[in-house]
Amino acid sequence: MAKKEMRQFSKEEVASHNKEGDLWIIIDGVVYDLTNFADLHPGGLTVLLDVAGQDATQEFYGLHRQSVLTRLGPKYEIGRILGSSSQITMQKPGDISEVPFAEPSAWQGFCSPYYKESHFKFRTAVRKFMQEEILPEGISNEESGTTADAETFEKMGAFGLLACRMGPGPHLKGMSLPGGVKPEEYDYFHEMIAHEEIAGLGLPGYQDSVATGMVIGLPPVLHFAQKELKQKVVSEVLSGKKRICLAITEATAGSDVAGVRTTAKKTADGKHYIVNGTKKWITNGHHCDYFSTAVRTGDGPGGISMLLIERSEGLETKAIKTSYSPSAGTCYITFENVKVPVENLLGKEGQGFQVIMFNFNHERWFIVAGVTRAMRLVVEECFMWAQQRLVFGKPLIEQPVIRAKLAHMISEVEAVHTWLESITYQMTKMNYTEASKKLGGPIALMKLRCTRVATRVSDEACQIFGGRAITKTGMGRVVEGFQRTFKFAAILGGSEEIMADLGIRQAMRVYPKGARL
Ligand code: HEM
Repeated sequence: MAKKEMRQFSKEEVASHNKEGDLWIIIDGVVYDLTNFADLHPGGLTVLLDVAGQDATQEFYGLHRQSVLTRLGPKYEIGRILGSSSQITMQKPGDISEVPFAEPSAWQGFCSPYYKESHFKFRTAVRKFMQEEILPEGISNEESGTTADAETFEKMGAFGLLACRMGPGPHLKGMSLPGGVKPEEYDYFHEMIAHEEIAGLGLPGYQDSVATGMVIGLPPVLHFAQKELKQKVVSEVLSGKKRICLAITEATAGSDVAGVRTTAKKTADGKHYIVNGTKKWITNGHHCDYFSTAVRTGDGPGGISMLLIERSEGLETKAIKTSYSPSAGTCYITFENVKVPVENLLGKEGQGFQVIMFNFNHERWFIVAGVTRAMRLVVEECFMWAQQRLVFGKPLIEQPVIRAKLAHMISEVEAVHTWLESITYQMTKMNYTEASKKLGGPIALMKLRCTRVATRVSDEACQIFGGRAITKTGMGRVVEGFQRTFKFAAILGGSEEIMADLGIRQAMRVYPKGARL
């Protein structure tokens, strides 16, 4: 199809359309006829009349995100200023940002020992998919509090993204993966990128809905379920047809897993467990079909077991109102005489601790990948805002105090990301046993550092964005979401205090006996 011919206007001609009922403006050389939009404009008519007939590029970008123009611009665009050319880059789905520090350094032209061509292709493909297929629904779901619909899950499943989030392994065999990556070359760096790109949506509740529950809830099935159960559940979940979550925490047992009180008692015929108890703060639980659940089958630490429980009679979920969007489906669960086949035992009875611990390091690493990406997004937003926001007649970034804030944010985020890459590299080289032994402590300390840095990033970003940092829509959308929710990561998957203690206790274990100061 031939490209639509753009009409050309002189600045003088545009200047004559300068009143209510006949209102044109120019943004980056493009002429918009806002006559019919003026009454609908959320910012009101008066502000538009102030710039009617004029170039309003500076004013527009001081008050709106570019996405406003992508969404509404084409409807009101009528032509271009004669001989003009665009000065502003319109972001397209999948684009890599050129804003300094907005991407890992390897994506900004620096050398890296870690990434191959397939990682670059993978990131672009996943980002394009997320921005084109998921983001529009995500923005409205985050606001309305609804979870991602079945079609979105199946789309993610068909794209291979759900399977990619489970890391390298036999579950990828025969699959076609984003960016044409071959299952046999897929590694933890690809997985890290998959988590990063989902966190890059900047929608804390919604991005958890797709599908944090699976990332932490499916591993017990993948590694400990009996063959038939595993085949059925893994294929249902990775294709996006069913949803799963991890149900460990209770109102009285958080980081202290040994405090689990939910009981599972075997029936006299030995064919079922009868489960009674509660779970709290279960991410995605409200919309899930399967629950990988910690239960008590005996006394003491050796009395914990893991069961895969299907939503069925006696199992009820109730949404919990947390600080982020109900889209995430965070819930309270009650089990009242829920009948579970003994075949649904994950691992051995009484060895639930091993099943739970199996994925803890991976969960913490995954949290760091997501939070670090979210922090980069905040850094990018702050840098861009500071460049385009005019204060006292000059861009905000001309204020040394703002540059100092950016310097602290960037230097700390870069440090965490560099550690993340280094640990990810270790994961690509070590087998599971070696990684468990050597990486548990460093991952815990990295998570601690990551969420401490998040505290500072949130603080500085709020000061840079001012009132917009506490406003859910418009320019501050991403910063507002981050400052409202970064604490989740400081608590979930092991609190900062537990992480600090674990990191040092692990180091004490390998402390050389003969070392003296
Ligand atoms: C194609 C042209 C324009 C479109 C499609 C447009 C659209 C919008 C939309 C959707 C909002 C809601 C807030 C958001 O989502 O960011 C908004 C807010 C606003 N707009 Fe516009 N606008 C345009 C041009 C302008 C211009 C030229 C000015 C001023 C000179 C302006 C001033 C404002 C103001 C003051 C607000 C409220 C901002 C706030 O609450 O912080 N708009 N506009």
